[in-house]
Amino acid sequence: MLLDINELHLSFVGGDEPAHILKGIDLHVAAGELVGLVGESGSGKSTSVRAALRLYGDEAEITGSIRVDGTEMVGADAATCRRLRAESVALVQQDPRAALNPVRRIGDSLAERLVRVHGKRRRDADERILALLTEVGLTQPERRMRQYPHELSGGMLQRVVIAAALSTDPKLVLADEATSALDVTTQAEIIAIFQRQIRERGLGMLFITHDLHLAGAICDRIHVLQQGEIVETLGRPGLFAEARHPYTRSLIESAPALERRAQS
Ligand SMILES: Nc1ncnc2c1ncn2[C@@H]1O[C@H](COP(=O)(O)OP(=O)(O)OP(=O)(O)O)[C@@H](O)[C@H]1O
Repeated sequence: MLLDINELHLSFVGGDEPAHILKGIDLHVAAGELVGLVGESGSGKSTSVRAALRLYGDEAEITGSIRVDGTEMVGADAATCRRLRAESVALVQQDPRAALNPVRRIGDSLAERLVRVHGKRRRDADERILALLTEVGLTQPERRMRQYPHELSGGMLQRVVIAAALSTDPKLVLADEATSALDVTTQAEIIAIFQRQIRERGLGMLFITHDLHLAGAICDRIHVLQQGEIVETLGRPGLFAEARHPYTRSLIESAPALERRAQS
């Protein structure tokens, strides 16, 4: 199992009163699986992902178990968490500009991690990045490597970030609203890239989104998160037909009218 979360509780303890945000989450992603985590804004989706990678310090109290590629993260030392983040997992978030250094050329930013963390020679790192920029559908990849982030559109930059995420051959990708800011065509292309990696390399993916219908179209299984609790898990076949929880039903019915008309 690539991601194995059991009975995860998380409270933020920085304020006057502790804020109990995650209330006993169970979540599993195996190799070759595309698993959705769906909920409204504030339900705790990003907190779950950040907790899984142990990106919180003293501000959060965590209990339960989070195993990433077989290694327990709760209680692990900083070096173990860093190693797992570098070797096994990639996180792709919504805003690609936040993930890239604005004053460095794209090629330099992407090569740096391969050279520094993964010990690749610069020439090999450049070759790998060039191949990946082509694979994620960027035209003129050599030129892109020489450009700065502000010279590319949001959709192009998200492709760059995905190339960066795949460059280290992660086993698990945590995609946190990774396609939410993109137009529908770019979103479909990027999802197709993820699906190919899942099929061909056995990548496991947790796909976090507020869009239940998008998750329903692509995921093998969907966990529905409401106020820090997984209230329902939907699996194929019959995905939405099996939804029983009122919160899930309200998410299904809250699809824009146009979208529902197109489906009927
Ligand atoms: N560092 C923090 N300290 C205190 N509370 C926090 C912290 N980070 C998040 N929260 C709270 O945790 C709750 C869940 O937030 P989270 O960002 O995980 O939601 P989300 O489902 O990802 O929503 P969105 O899609 O809007 O990002 C919110 O009430 C938020 O205010």
